[in-house]
Amino acid sequence: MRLLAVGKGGSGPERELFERYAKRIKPTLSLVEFPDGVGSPAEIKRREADAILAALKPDEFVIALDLDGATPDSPGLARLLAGWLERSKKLAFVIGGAEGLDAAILARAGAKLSLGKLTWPHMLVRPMLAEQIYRAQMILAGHPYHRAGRP
Ligand SMILES: C[S@@+](CC[C@H](N)C(=O)[O-])C[C@H]1O[C@@H](n2cnc3c(N)ncnc32)[C@H](O)[C@@H]1O
Repeated sequence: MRLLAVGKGGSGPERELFERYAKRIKPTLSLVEFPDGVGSPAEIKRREADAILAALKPDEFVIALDLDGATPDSPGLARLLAGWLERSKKLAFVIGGAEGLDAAILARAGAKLSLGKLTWPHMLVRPMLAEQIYRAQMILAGHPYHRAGRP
């Protein structure tokens, strides 16, 4: 499983948190970073998209993180994950930069996933996504990491 993400993360707390969850995911969620694009907002998105599309493998099933995507709850994401893995063992999640994802990425994606209606900084989306993938795997495994009980 790969995460293709715009932005160079350095070694800050977001990276530390991302790695904490990424290494729990089986197989590990590996990170590929792309530099922020330059130019007008449209040029930025197109340049970032060109780099990401060139790095995607033809047999990868692409899940674009996008505000307009599906908004499952965590058990719903677990079901989606199982379905995506039936399509391809190679999943590639994509997170855009400050301008969001270009239409070319959304067209390449087999699925669009939203983490809710709020816009999050792209560096925070990385650990949030990694934790939810890990949680989804725990749900599919029947592990008590996810406590479904509510009042
Ligand atoms: C700062 S946001 C970009 C905002 C941009 N104006 C847009 O509308 O897409 C950077 C990236 O983080 C991800 N992101 C931010 N909030 C998200 C959310 N609620 N759900 C899914 N992805 C999100 C997306 O991949 C987005 O391209």
